[in-house]
Amino acid sequence: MRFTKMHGAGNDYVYVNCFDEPVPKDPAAVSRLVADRHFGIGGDGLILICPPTDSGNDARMRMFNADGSESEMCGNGIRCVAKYLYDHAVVPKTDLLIETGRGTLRLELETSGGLTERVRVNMESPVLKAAEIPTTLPGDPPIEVPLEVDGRTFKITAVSMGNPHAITFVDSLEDELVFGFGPKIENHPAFPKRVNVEFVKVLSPTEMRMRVWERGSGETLACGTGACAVAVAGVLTDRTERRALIHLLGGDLELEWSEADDVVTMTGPAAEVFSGEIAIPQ
Ligand SMILES: N[C@@H](CCC[C@H](N)C(=O)O)C(=O)O
Repeated sequence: MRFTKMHGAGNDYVYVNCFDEPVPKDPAAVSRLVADRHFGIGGDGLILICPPTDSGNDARMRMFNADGSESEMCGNGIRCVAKYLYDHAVVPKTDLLIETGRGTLRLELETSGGLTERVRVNMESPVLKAAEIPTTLPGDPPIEVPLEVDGRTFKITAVSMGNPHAITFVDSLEDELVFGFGPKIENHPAFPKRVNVEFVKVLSPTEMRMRVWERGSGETLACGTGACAVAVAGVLTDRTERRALIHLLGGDLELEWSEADDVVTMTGPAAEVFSGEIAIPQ
């Protein structure tokens, strides 16, 4: 299987161009294999770049976490898919429509010398109804709901960007929080489809720092949908303004939640690292 390794703010996936390559028979197993940082290629999971199902769109993205679970959406991944399509002349356009598990999203590319540098994504409106996130926490949306985990209480704001996120604002972003409580919140019964967990420190009304424990992949250096959910949670909890810069371990993302049309816009980098071939057991 031919592949290309790419990352968005350090959130790294193995990408397969299914315009040319056959779709793997068991993508979940392939994701587990390629994501392994010792016995595989190394990455946070697998992303398939497929032809669109509707000829009016440009491509379709499917994403799999490192544990093989398929997610509806990947914010850093979709920027890399756009870069791949443009830089490799699969779809040589700077305005793209890409199908995802949460519908078709519009992307605008900033290019220089034939290569994509940054991508702006219309991430659509946040989903704020508890049943649709989904979570059993009270409120539509659940805002700062106390959740007790192993004797410690976290105030959780829940938001979906097509995939579920649990955001908690904290004073410092220690390893103990991310590794000690991330997996427990991810698998808490309040989240029937598990959840991505964001620990966030507010630096100013327009700037935050976050670490993320991702559903199915563990700690990653960045999460695009997570950063969108954090920007929304900052506004819902009156901590931040509608435009915010979010610092993640692997880089920065610019977010805006528009009051006019309720749409969240995410702008950030996308990078190609290397390409290769790997034997996939049949
Ligand atoms: N890193 C991604 C999100 C990937 C999927 C997530 N782990 C889930 O299961 O929902 C991003 O950049 O959004």
